[in-house]
Formats: sequence, structure tokens, C-alpha cells
Amino acid sequence: MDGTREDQGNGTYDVVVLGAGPVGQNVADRARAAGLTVAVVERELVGGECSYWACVPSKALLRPVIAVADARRVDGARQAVTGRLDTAAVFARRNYFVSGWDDTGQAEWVKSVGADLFRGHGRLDGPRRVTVTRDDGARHTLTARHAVAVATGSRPLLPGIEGIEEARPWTNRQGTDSGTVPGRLAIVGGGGVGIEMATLWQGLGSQVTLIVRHGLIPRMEPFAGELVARGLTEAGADVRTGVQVTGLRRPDPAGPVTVTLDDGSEVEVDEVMFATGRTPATDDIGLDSVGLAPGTWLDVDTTCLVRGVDGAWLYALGDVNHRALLTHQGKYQARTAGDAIAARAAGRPLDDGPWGDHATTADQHAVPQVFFTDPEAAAVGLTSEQAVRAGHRVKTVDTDFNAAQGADLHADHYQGHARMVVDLDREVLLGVTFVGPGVSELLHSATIAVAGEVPLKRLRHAVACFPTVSEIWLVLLAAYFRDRDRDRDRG
Ligand SMILES: Cc1cc2nc3c(=O)[nH]c(=O)nc-3n(C[C@H](O)[C@H](O)[C@H](O)COP(=O)(O)OP(=O)(O)OC[C@H]3O[C@@H](n4cnc5c(N)ncnc54)[C@H](O)[C@@H]3O)c2cc1C
Ligand SMILES: NC(=O)c1ccc[n+]([C@@H]2O[C@H](COP(=O)([O-])OP(=O)(O)OC[C@H]3O[C@@H](n4cnc5c(N)ncnc54)[C@H](O)[C@@H]3O)[C@@H](O)[C@H]2O)c1
Repeated sequence: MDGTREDQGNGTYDVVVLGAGPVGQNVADRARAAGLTVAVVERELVGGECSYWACVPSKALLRPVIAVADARRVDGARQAVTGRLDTAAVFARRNYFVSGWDDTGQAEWVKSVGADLFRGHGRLDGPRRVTVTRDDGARHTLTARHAVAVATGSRPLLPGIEGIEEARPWTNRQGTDSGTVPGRLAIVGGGGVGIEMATLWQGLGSQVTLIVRHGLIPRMEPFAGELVARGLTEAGADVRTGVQVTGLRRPDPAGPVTVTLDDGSEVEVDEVMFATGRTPATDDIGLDSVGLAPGTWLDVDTTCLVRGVDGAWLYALGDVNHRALLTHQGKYQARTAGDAIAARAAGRPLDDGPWGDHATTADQHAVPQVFFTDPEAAAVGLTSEQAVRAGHRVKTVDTDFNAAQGADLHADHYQGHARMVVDLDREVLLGVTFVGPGVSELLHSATIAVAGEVPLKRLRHAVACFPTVSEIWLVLLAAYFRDRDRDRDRG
């Protein structure tokens, strides 16, 4: 174990954090900043899935693919992009960003904030107690005076399809740490992992077949999935929607995989990847010792306190609480819960009403997300359908991006679409979706408008610079007020 205080003290800390992914690290930092003593338990790499097999390596690999695609959209620059991607250089770039899968730097960071790091598998052992089992079997017990924060993340969920074990499928792990490009790659699942992996591996030279049982990225507005599917098809991928995998065969472990679909067709590939969702890493963390069911997502209140456990000491943050499986949202929960833990420990009153310092209100109203595909898909808040289902009186405003001159200057014949969903009763935004090249950097303006509940009457005074892609705001707002004024004139 890296922990030092185990040798000096009795293993008692104010806060014990289970899992040192981005979320565990953030809650540890926040609790330390409030003057609490903190132990962090990690069984694999400090930095978690996000740093080594998810967000960071996938974006490091995607960026060169998108940079080339962006250059090809600009006449004059297009002519300069004549070669293929240098895959060895792309993999080297990825390896740099994951520090060669060495967590020394991140472990040092944990120590630098004054937390003690314990390496090993952590399990709850009744209220406020955690046992840590090292790889060599040695065990250590930690006691938490105030809080245990579970931030153990999630793992890939593989469906029980015949032949799946024999096929030895890739998951996000191989999809982000492979150093070779499969000639033919089938990807099953049309969520974030599926579409980003399809963009990435098609861009690196694989012939990708994306197999999706419904539409792509169904949690966003329907046009987002349609435009991403079109982009993938234009890049050469074979996008098949409305089909399911019924079986897999790989008789020769070193040979190809045959994927059978429910429309009767078969696809032969060199590797198959499953991107069919996640399951919580809570099956072996001692939940039964505190009366909770192992293997379940942990239900939490607005301060991320787990419901159904007496004594206000068990918190669940990040993927494990299933509120939004996103690093930035988990880190927001960690900051908020870290402050709530400190307030409870000091006996201070909580500010846990909507938008209070100890409330994760944005989890319900303003979760932003970007898919780094080509085109990029970015959204915050509710879709039009979700807003109607939630009972709001809604006006949906749509426009193509080429209505903004800045977009056309950014990319020749810029292809993209934007939608804002207006709450007619309060005249504020409930949700915004942008799809197009480079829209990832535009999203935060929408997040501020949605989380800030900025009245549209005021938002129209937020002037976008000429000629930028942000001028899309002028187009959307002008369309909204034109329709509103017309409707008012008609009485
Ligand atoms: C391919 C892919 C790409 C993604 N891209 C993005 C993106 O671009 N942006 C984004 O916001 N999100 C992205 N996500 C989602 C993001 O990775 C997760 O939301 C994020 O990793 C959650 O952080 P976490 O700290 O909750 O869990 P994790 O990052 O999974 O960390 C959990 C840590 O807990 C440790 N642990 C588990 N059990 C125990 C135990 N019993 N004892 C000790 N330690 C334990 C694990 O070893 C791990 O280090 C992506 C996901 C995937 C799969
Ligand atoms: N850039 C980002 O922010 C980013 C990137 C990747 C992943 N993520 C997040 O990570 C989490 C996990 O992503 P994911 O894509 O693995 O999960 P997901 O739940 O978003 O998508 C999984 C998809 O697989 C499909 N599916 C499930 N079982 C299937 C089966 N048996 N056959 C065919 N299809 C099946 C589902 O219908 C769904 O569309 C998500 O919350 C996602 O938002 C974020």
C-alpha cells in the first residue's frame, strides 16, 4: 500500500473514498480542502477508466481524425491534406496522454492534496468501515468518522449472445488501448461509445460496420443521430440500424469473427466490439453489509447521500449513482458532495434546496454532453420530446447552421443543425442541441443559458461576434421572437 498513516495511526479518517477515478479524486480533494482527513482506496490505476480506457485516450485518438476532416472542409487547406493518417504517431499521441498506463503522476497528485492512498480492493464492512485487500492478500481496515464516498465507476455490460465468449469481443478497453488497426471491425451499439469508436477506427483505417438495434444516440434529438449516421456513412462506414446480433462464431481464436444478425445476414470481421452500455462496479464492494443489494446502481439524494442507509454517512458519486455517466457531471457531484460532507461534519446547516451549494440540481436540468464524432453532436438539458413529457408548454426553434455566415466561413458548405427548446411560460431555455463541425466549443454558451435560466429577453442582448459559428444564437433567437411577435399580432 502507498498509504503512510496506516503505519502511524489506527486507520481512522474523516472520509474514506472508494475508487480513485476522476470522481473519487475530486471528492477527496474537496474534503481535504475543507480540512478533513481522507483515505483513498484504488484497486487498479489512479485516474480510473476515464484517464486510461475512456474519455482521455478516445479523445486523444479522435482528435487527429477530426483535425484532418476539418482541414478537408476548407478549400485551399484541403489540397494540402494528401496523405493518410500516421497511425504510429496517433497511437504515440494517445500513449502520451495516458502516461503509458502508468499512474505515478496521478498517485503523486493524490498525495499532494494531503490524502493517503491505499492500493487494493475496497469493500464496505458494515457502517463506516472499509476493508482493503491487496493483491498479495494482505488486509487492512479503515474507519470513517464522517463519510464513505463510493466512486467505483462502471464496467462494460455484455449481452448474453451465443458465442460471445468464443468471440473474445473488444470493449472500451481494447477500443482505446489497441496499438494495431483491425482491417475489419464490427461495433455493436449506437450510444456514445459506439459512435465515437466507429468514427475513430474508421478514421484510422478499419472498415467499420456499426450495428445498432434502434437509432443512434437516442437520448439526443433525433436529428443528432441522423447527422452522425450520415457522417459515418460518408466516411465509408457501414451503418446498419434496426438490426440485432443473434450469434457470434470464432472457431479459430486467431481467425476472423462471424457476426450473425436477425435479418439473416452475416458480417465477417477481424474484431467485434461491444458498446452496449455499462453495469455498476458495485457487485463486490460489501453493499450487503449495509443492507443494500450488490450489483445495483446506488440511489442518491441531491447531496449524493445514498437513500435507505441510516446515519447520513454513505455517499455515491459518479457512474455508480447512474444520474449521468459523464466525467464532468461526476466531478460536479464530487465537488457538491465534498462540500456537503464538510458541512455535515462541522454541524453546519445544508444549503440543499434547488441550485443550492449542496445540491446537484444541474443533474436534473442542465447536463451537457458532447460526442466527438464528425459532425460533433452537443446537447444540454431537455430534448423537445422530454420537455413535453415533463409537462412544459414548449416552443421548438430549428435552424441549419449555414444561416450563420460565421459557420460558412469556418467550413465550406458547413453542414449542421441547431435546435433550442423554449419554456413558453417562463421564456427561458430548457434545452439546446448543436450538431456540426466544431460545435463542442459552442456548447458551454448553451449550458450557461440553460443552467442560468437566462430570460430570452436578456439573452438577445448577448451579442455573438461576427463572423463566428456562435452567430447561430442570433438566428435561433431572431426566429423565436419573429414567431412570438407574429403570434401576438394575430392576437
Ligand atoms: C469509451 C468511453 C469514452 C468516454 N468518453 C467520455 C467523455 O468524453 N466525456 C465524459 O464526460 N465521459 C466520458 N465517458 C464516461 C466516463 O468515462 C465515466 O463517466 C467516468 O469515467 C466516471 O468516473 P468515475 O470516477 O465514476 O469512475 P471510473 O473512471 O470508472 O473510476 C472508478 C475507479 O474505481 C476503482 N474501483 C472500482 N472498484 C473498486 C474497489 N472495490 N476498490 C477500489 N477501487 C475500485 C476503479 O479501478 C477505477 O479506478 C466515456 C466512457 C467510455 C467507456
Ligand atoms: N463523449 C462522451 O461524453 C461519451 C462518450 C462515450 C461514452 N459516454 C458515456 O458513457 C456511457 C456508456 O456509453 P455506451 O455507449 O456504452 O452506453 P449507452 O447506454 O449510451 O449506449 C448503449 C447502446 O447499446 C444498445 N444496446 C444495448 N444492448 C444491446 C444489444 N444486446 N444489442 C444491440 N444494441 C444494444 C442500446 O440500445 C444503446 O443505444 C454513456 O452514458 C455515455 O453517454 C460519453
